[in-house]
Amino acid sequence: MILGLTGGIATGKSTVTGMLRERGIPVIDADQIAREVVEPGKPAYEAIVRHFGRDILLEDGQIDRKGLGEIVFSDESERQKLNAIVHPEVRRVMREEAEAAEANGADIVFMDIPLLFESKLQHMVEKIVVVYAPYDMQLARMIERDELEEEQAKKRLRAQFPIEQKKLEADFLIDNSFSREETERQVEALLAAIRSEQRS
Ligand SMILES: CC(C)(COP(=O)(O)OP(=O)(O)OC[C@H]1O[C@@H](n2cnc3c(N)ncnc32)[C@H](O)[C@@H]1O)[C@@H](O)C(=O)NCCC(=O)NCCS
Ligand SMILES: Nc1ncnc2c1ncn2[C@@H]1O[C@H](COP(=O)(O)OP(=O)(O)OP(=O)(O)O)[C@@H](O)[C@H]1O
Repeated sequence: MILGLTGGIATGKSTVTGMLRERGIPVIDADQIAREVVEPGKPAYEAIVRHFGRDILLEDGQIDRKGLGEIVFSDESERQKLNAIVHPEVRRVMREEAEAAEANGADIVFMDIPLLFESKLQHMVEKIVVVYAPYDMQLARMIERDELEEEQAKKRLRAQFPIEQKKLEADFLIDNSFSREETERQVEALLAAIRSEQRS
């Protein structure tokens, strides 16, 4: 079974995928793939430099992610341009990795896709798990982890569907607003529910 794992920025997807991996469940990470496909020499890298110019490169030729983030989280049309370059590559690699995991005998595969709903990728997965934390907690955790100003953090949140809306579209919900131990219990319960569905 292929499950999509999503949520908002800093609601706890990586925290949950860490717990899944500890239990031997393969997780395909869209953010990680989105980093790999824009490495120097890759087609998406060339396309980004053509569109955004060499000003968005660091001295070593890598993309300045902080600088590019400043541009695309302040300007929706620039964000759409970046998405149009990066997302098709991400989808292609995710499919390849899911096939490889299934060929290796995995019966449960998670795809961690932050923008699953925004990019209408529901068709890529059989069930959807939303990792939830309320807006104020999401904002506070993001500001702390990424050392952002409140306004920068809010801009990033405005680039996504509200977490309350995503919550309504979940097949399974993990409420990560309590302790990590409580989240771990929910991960165990989720895996038990998936295995029971697979048996029936
Ligand atoms: C804008 C970029 C350079 C900023 O890089 P940075 O290292 O600061 O952030 P990172 O990639 O770790 O993303 C952090 C989170 O931001 C959010 N986010 C990233 N890109 C987008 C986007 N295009 N729209 C809305 N939210 C986004 C996601 O929740 C993601 O988990 C980078 O996010 C990027 O290349 N984005 C376009 C590709 C993309 O959509 N990636 C996310 C899912 S595939
Ligand atoms: N239950 C929890 N209690 C306290 N802090 C937590 C909890 N879960 C996660 N955090 C912290 O909140 C921050 C966001 O969590 P995490 O990185 O897992 O979110 P994410 O959804 O993967 O973020 P992103 O979308 O940016 O990749 C991290 O600093 C993490 O350590």
